[in-house]
Amino acid sequence: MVLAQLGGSISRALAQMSNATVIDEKVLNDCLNEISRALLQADVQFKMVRDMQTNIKRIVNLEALAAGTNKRRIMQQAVFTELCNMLDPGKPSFTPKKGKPSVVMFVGLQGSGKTTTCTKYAFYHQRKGFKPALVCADTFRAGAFDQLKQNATKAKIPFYGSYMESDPVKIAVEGVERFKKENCDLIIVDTSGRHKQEAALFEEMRQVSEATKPDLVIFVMDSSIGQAAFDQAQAFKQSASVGAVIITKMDGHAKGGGALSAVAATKSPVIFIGTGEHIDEFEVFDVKPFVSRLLGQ
Ligand SMILES: Nc1nc2c(ncn2[C@@H]2O[C@H](COP(=O)(O)OP(=O)(O)OP(=O)(O)O)[C@@H](O)[C@H]2O)c(=O)[nH]1
Repeated sequence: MVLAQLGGSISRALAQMSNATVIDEKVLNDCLNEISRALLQADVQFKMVRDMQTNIKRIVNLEALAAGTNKRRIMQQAVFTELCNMLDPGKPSFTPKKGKPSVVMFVGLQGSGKTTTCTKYAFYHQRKGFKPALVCADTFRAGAFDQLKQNATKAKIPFYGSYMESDPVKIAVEGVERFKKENCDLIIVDTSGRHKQEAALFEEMRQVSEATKPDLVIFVMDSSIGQAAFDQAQAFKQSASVGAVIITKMDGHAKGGGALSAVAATKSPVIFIGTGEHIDEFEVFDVKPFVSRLLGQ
């Protein structure tokens, strides 16, 4: 699994510390340095790693601990808490309610897995009893509508798009209006991607968002983008009010630390992860169980 290597390195650093006969400041620092190195290697942003180091030091603060307290446990707990804090922005994202129409807009770079993820998200909610619908407002990539249509048909989810219309705002508005009339309670708008962050993309996103007034904007990010994650996520956050993140391709070889950075950059929680190309390869993301698994606890 992605991040498994990171988890392994952190666990090893903690185990090494436990093997030491006396846990003094040096042993603790060695352990912290080892953990920091592992995080940096996993593409977590430098500043986040430095902040984490400072926080753990404060929590563990050797001098302040009464004699006899289990330093190993305190250290373990501090690492766990800090990793959870990194992944938890402290506020939950908007969650759609059955029977009440919600509009959710997906944004992200080309190839991040946006279109695939829209269908996965729709399918997940359909199985929970929602009545979802998909709108293809991606007029940039030839074949985007066909892809969405194919995915939606397979999952028996209503869809809207056009081969002729080139204005994404017009399609988005028409699609949302139509599905509201049809009493769909989860209207998902797929927007265009671009190869890189560029002004045209952000302007288009802003216009689609202004016209459809989404209840939630989800930023879709490929887990393999590494250190670029923080800046990319921040750029999207600044142009569209991103409220949640979905990390895709967690089944691949990516180091995955970008996920941690994306949360920090958008101050929004990761709500799902994509774990394969199939429609049901999609998992709800829960911080604590994830970090526990990561640390092999
Ligand atoms: N292994 C794996 N592949 C994925 C996952 N999510 C998406 N993909 C694949 O990634 C590729 C790109 O996905 P798309 O959904 O076409 O990407 P997109 O971001 O919509 O691209 P644009 O519409 O051009 O912006 C496809 O081959 C998907 O099957 C995932 O979680 N795991």
